[in-house]
Amino acid sequence: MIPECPRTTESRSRVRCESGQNRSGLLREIRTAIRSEPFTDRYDVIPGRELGRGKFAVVRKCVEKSTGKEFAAKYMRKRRKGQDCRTEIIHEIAVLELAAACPRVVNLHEVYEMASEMVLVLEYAAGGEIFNQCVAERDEAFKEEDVKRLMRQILEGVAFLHRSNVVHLDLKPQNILLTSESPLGDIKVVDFGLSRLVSSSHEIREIMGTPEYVAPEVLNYEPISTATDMWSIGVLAYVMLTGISPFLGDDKQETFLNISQINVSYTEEELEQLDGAAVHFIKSLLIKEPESRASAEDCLKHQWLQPRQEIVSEPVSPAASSHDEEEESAQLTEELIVMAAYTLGQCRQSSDQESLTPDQKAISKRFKFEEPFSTLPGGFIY
Ligand SMILES: Nc1ncnc2c1ncn2[C@@H]1O[C@H](COP(=O)(O)OP(=O)(O)OP(=O)(O)O)[C@@H](O)[C@H]1O
Repeated sequence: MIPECPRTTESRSRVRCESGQNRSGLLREIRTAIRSEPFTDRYDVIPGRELGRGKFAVVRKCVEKSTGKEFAAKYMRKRRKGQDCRTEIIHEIAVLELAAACPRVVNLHEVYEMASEMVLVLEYAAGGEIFNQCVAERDEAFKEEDVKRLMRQILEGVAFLHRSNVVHLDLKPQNILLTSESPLGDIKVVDFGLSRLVSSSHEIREIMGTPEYVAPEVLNYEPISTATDMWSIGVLAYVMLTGISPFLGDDKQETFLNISQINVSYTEEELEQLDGAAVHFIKSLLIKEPESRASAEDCLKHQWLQPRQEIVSEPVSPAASSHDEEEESAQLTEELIVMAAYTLGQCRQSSDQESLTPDQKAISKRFKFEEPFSTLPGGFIY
């Protein structure tokens, strides 16, 4: 099935966080100066299509007047469903500050505050969401080598966050952006609205994720940890490689049932065309017990993500040649198999996409623009 609309689950779960002063897992202190002059004094907002929107935020492209540089302005409402959510916005700013040294996380440039909104001025990711390539037709879809490079970068970002005890909790193709679409650029992780600080002692309730990407422990109301993000990375890898959302059911209940029963197919044609190590990578993450899942650091060392060894043909002495002949021929065979798998991998979406009716194709693209819905306090239900 094709990935569905990013809506956050109503399931509750628990997050452990660091200290008694921080039972919510929210960071409360920021270093960034909050500017109070009108945003449009210093920026031109580009008219036309928004870059994106959530239930309480609209993202627009803007240009800094003094430098001519492009940015993405995330306008966030402070009151949501009658409640003051400034604390959540401050937390999002604090996480962006904490990750400022990580090139895989979107950079925060400035913050503005108005009567009812705050504006986060973010580095502009011109390539948009990787979601577009995940559901694209064959020619525009990612190739396995692209997925490997992008997945390495996603893991670098997530490993950075996890080293700081921050869990993202909403990793999905809509929150992984690209610096450019063609040529394919680098990734930027965005949207820290659901992120939390985790550690040992206290629990947070009402944390939600997005149904297709949410881990079994979230559905079971069990503690959340960095491993919760790793489940979502497994789903993300599956979607990026195949264009198929592995747990998506006909409705939310069926999706949740598929997740809690780990009802995932590894016999899809699209997967069989890939390097076996890719499937092993996914299997190391889509595991019910969080403690058994690979960590971000483990994943970065996984065989699938290691650079391919090029065979360099150098002149060899006859003695050396006969000595290494057998081993070299085995290497070459392996190399050819990898190349064949890579070439076939490019065709992975053809059958599914071609069998879709125009209506189904429209649906697969439409859901990304669907309005999220929400409930408070504590988290959003999309
Ligand atoms: N820095 C950026 N550059 C370009 N586009 C961006 C940027 N930040 C966000 N967007 C676009 O805006 C969309 C919404 O942004 P974001 O996810 O941060 O908002 P949100 O309201 O918190 O979303 P959600 O309701 O899904 O949690 C993104 O999916 C992306 O398409």
